[in-house]
Amino acid sequence: MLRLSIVWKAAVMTVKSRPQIFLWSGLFYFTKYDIIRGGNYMKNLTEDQLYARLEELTANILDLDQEAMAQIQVRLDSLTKPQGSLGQLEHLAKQLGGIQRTSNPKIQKKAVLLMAGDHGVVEEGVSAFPQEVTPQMAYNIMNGGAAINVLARQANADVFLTDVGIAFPIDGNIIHQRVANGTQNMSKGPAMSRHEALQALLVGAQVAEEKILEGYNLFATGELGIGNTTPSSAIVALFTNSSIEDVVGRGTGIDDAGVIRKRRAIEKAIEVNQPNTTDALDVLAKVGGLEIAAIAGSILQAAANHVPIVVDGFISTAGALIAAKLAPKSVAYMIPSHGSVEIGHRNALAGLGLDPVLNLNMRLGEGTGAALTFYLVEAALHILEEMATFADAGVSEKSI
Ligand SMILES: O=C(O)c1ccc[n+]([C@@H]2O[C@H](COP(=O)([O-])O)[C@@H](O)[C@H]2O)c1
Ligand SMILES: Cc1cc2nc[nH]c2cc1C
Repeated sequence: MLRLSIVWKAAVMTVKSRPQIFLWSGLFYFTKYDIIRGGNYMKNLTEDQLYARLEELTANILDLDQEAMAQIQVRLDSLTKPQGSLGQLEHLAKQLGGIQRTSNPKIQKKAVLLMAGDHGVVEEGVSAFPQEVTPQMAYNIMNGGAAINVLARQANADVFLTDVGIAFPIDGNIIHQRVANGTQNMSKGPAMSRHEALQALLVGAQVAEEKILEGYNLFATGELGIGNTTPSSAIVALFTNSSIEDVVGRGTGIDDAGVIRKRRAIEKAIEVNQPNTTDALDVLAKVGGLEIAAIAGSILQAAANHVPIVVDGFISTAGALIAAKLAPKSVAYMIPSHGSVEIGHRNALAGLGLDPVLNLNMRLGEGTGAALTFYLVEAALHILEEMATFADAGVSEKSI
């Protein structure tokens, strides 16, 4: 109401002398209103157009450049160290070269793409925290006070928070791309429609594409969403053929009774929805989440644009499993950050065939492990560029 009356007063003042200003301010008001209420980049596209976009995205993902990787291997083996002794740093240097298709990979700007969404399944008592923590933490992130802000600042990276489906009104320095006001309770029916799942996935892709156009060429996935370890566990169980017990953990800290409720909620969701595991979008829509969809989309977009993406903890890895099902080649563009304490993460990573870079007993999400991994990715490139060779330094090579 307040906003309407301000627009009205501005209109009265300007409509006579400058009618075009009135027109533009009205347009601005209604566009913004619409965005806050649930507008997103994809909302005017038909389902066929959304599928066409997804198909184009996945078709553009190539295998890594083997020639560039072979050249980097030669360079690594010429540096003053026993061959292979820098272990995973050497692997990262090669991966970066293969992704960027050059023997001289470089990082320009780093971004954490943090996707936020809510989950109807919280009404089953699956989280230790109330749902309003999602918007509260979103404001904390916008104010720079969350763990991810601290770790991103330290790594000289920017954080971009996107509302893909928070269930509360929200304003401020957040990318407004809401597809729905949270998901439905998946233990009673599908979490989302297929249309919503596609929209959310492509919102994630679009955010990544915009950041690539702004010059970012190293991404971290991040997420925020009370209840989101529940859909993540369902996705991991379905795609890795794991038992529910093996993939349901304590999330934000539920007790034993909570773990039992969480397992039951997932069992019911699978019973009620019968997700088709040969169809990643079906699994995503029925037992997934809006931010999980957006993470999958941002991974696919990064891969299509030859940009490496560090995959954060348990929820991000569930998103990565969706991306991998849609485009198996995208896995080569993923850098797994850390092993999360969340019990299902081990199986989730194994499902992708990935080994985490770090092990720090973390289980926060937000992109925190991924931001820490930025240092190591950059360290790998410094090694490649700055170390002396045996010949340069006059060091004798291996003799036997
Ligand atoms: O990233 C992880 O490995 C991770 C593990 C457990 C919890 N989280 C975070 O905690 C929230 C989900 O936990 P829960 O218990 O509400 O499902 C969500 O905001 C995630 O960012 C994140
Ligand atoms: C406080 C808090 C911060 C978080 N950050 C990501 N998930 C979270 C969950 C809670 C509860």
